[in-house]
Amino acid sequence: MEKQKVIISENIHKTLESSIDECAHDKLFVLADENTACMCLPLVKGLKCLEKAHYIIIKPSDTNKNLDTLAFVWSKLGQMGATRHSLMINIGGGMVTDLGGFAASTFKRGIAYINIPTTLLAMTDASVGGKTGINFNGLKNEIGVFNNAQSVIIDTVFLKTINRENMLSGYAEMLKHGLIYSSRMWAEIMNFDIENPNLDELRRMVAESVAVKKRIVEQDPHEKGIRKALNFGHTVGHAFESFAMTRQPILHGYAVAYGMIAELYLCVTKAKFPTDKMYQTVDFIHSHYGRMNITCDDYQLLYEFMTHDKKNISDKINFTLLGDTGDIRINQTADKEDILNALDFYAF
Ligand SMILES: O=C(O)C(=O)C[C@@H](O)[C@H](O)[C@H](O)COP(=O)(O)O
Repeated sequence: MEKQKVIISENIHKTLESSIDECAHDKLFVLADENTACMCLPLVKGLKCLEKAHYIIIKPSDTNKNLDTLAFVWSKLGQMGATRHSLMINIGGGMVTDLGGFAASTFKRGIAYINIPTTLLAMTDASVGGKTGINFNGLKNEIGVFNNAQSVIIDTVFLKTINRENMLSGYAEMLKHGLIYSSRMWAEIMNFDIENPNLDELRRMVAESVAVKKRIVEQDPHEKGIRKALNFGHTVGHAFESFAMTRQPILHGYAVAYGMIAELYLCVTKAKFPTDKMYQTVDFIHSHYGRMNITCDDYQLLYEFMTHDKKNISDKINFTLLGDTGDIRINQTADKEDILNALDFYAF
């Protein structure tokens, strides 16, 4: 895959105009969900380059990141005359950039697309790195392809449109980047007041977080090795998220935050991660994200979800663990007993 162009923009109008200009196309499509259509599209309204755009609006939330919504987008593209030379702009959170990226990557075997992430999660994680896809059979991102957006335009002006929960959801992925990158970055993230954020400061931290992700993706775009570091917290996190979808869905970043609690326990017990840093991180997560209650009766289903993790090889459940902040250990396996102990640590 080619290197991805990620632009940290201070003028969304100008950046979008030039990004569209750089990408020759016949027809232009804009994909948004119902929330972004009313909260974010007004911020790009009136742009000359969007005058002739065709809009496709889908239902919001990860529960709609599914085959039905994907089929709806493919149908709309077909009905509105998209060709292989068309361009799609995905404007929204991770659900829109994941599903939109997949729709574009597969329609007529692939049309170009640009991501404009509007949530903190999409800015720091989902929109960057070319992972596209949908949930299937109750499993997270079960179907998808790696295919980079032509460009990703990150403008923190959109953060004014999101609520506390979505801000925290994205911040969990930034905390993950801190944990896998360095003690300094981890400490900065732990000490920043994300509940009353200074937006200039946050903008700088977003750029740093994106740089951490981008560097790793460029080394290993198809997740054969070091990219698995970006999946820290996700073996258990995705199991929590799939589990929650059967009851009361939770935001992706909350699931990752809870997953990091269980996986930090494995880091301590299997990779000698410092216990004090684990407890500091766990306290941070509890104080901002609360808890998702699970009991021992739920462990078997959670374990079954983990058996579907995309990092697994043969029958072993694969984790990315840390020996310390920034000390990444990929392809670590844990047996069922270790995993149940980690769930116990999370639950009590
Ligand atoms: O970009 C990656 O690689 C990641 O693993 C980043 C994750 O934070 C992200 O949630 C990703 O979409 C999860 O991918 P999956 O392959 O575990 O479904």
